[in-house]
Amino acid sequence: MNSLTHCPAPAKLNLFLHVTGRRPDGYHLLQTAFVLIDRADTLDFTLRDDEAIRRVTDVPGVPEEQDLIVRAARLLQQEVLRRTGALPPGVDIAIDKILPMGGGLGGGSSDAATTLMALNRLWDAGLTQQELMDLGLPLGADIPFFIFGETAFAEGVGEALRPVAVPARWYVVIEPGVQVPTASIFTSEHLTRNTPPVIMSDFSRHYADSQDGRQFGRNDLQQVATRLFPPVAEAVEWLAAHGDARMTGSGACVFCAFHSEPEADAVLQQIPSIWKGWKARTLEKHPLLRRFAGN
Ligand SMILES: C[C@@](CO)(OP(=O)(O)O)[C@H](O)COP(=O)(O)OP(=O)(O)OC[C@H]1O[C@@H](n2ccc(N)nc2=O)[C@H](O)[C@@H]1O
Ligand SMILES: Nc1ncnc2c1ncn2[C@@H]1O[C@H](COP(=O)(O)OP(=O)(O)O)[C@@H](O)[C@H]1O
Repeated sequence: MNSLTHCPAPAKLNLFLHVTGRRPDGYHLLQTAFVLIDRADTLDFTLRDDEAIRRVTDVPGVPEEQDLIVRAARLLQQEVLRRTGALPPGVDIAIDKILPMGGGLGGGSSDAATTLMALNRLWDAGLTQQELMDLGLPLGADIPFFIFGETAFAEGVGEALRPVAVPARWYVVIEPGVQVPTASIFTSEHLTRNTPPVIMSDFSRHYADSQDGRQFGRNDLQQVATRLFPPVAEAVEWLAAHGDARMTGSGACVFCAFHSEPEADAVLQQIPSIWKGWKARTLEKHPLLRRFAGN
């Protein structure tokens, strides 16, 4: 095998996100629930004759050397060298990027996670799922979740993950047309950092009991993001007329859950043309994990 093509890197939504504290290194302690949705970037990996890791697609705004896919590939290449004493071959990585950057959909982290999973296979490197999650964490707090690959209740900085059941839904997502730098939200003096911790069973029970589309808890980052980025506030306000709308992650995207595709379509048709809007469905499992497991 010298290539792996059509590898999806799906987006995530944070169904709720509470900031419960701050670590001595400045990183924030969170509680959040991640779901994967069926809207994805797509990556192709082709082995090279030399040792170079190259991104062969231009990604506006992200220089090749800073791209998380290049950094993830190099990290795994060095890890394989450390373990085996032999450097695996280089790779050309092509990407069809459709997820907006700074959108709170975790696109960059998902691209990096897909890179780690695909190259672990292509290089026959044999790292376990947990080893890949640990390797990816320093590159981005969301990377372990994408490698975990199923709906999760997360704590710590997002790396302590437990599987959790949430009913499948259709989501309408609005891209408000701004990029929100994650650090600008976490460093704000207006951020609430002391939300009391919840227990996972409270979260699970909410989704077992409630049939009305209401979400659990809140997104503590939303108040700061809407203050700094008015288009996010406008999108939340518009979508809130159609259901329980909230921001995902540190923004900018805003979403709302629906029981059926026609309900989602009805809202999608009305989205003002200044914004990009789309629908997506819950993914129970990361499609690359399914593919590698042969189902
Ligand atoms: C907020 C979340 C929720 O899923 O997602 P996004 O909206 O960014 O997708 C994540 O925790 C984001 O993860 P990620 O986007 O990987 O953030 P990183 O690159 O690790 O961190 C960017 C910066 O945000 C701050 N940061 C990030 C995570 C965290 N728990 N506490 C922090 O204080 C730090 O200043 C860090 O330098
Ligand atoms: N492959 C990549 N895709 C997207 N962003 C990347 C990538 N590599 C590096 N980045 C950087 O990471 C930042 C956050 O991107 P992204 O993960 O898409 O947003 P978010 O964390 O809000 O979901 C981008 O603004 C960009 O500078």
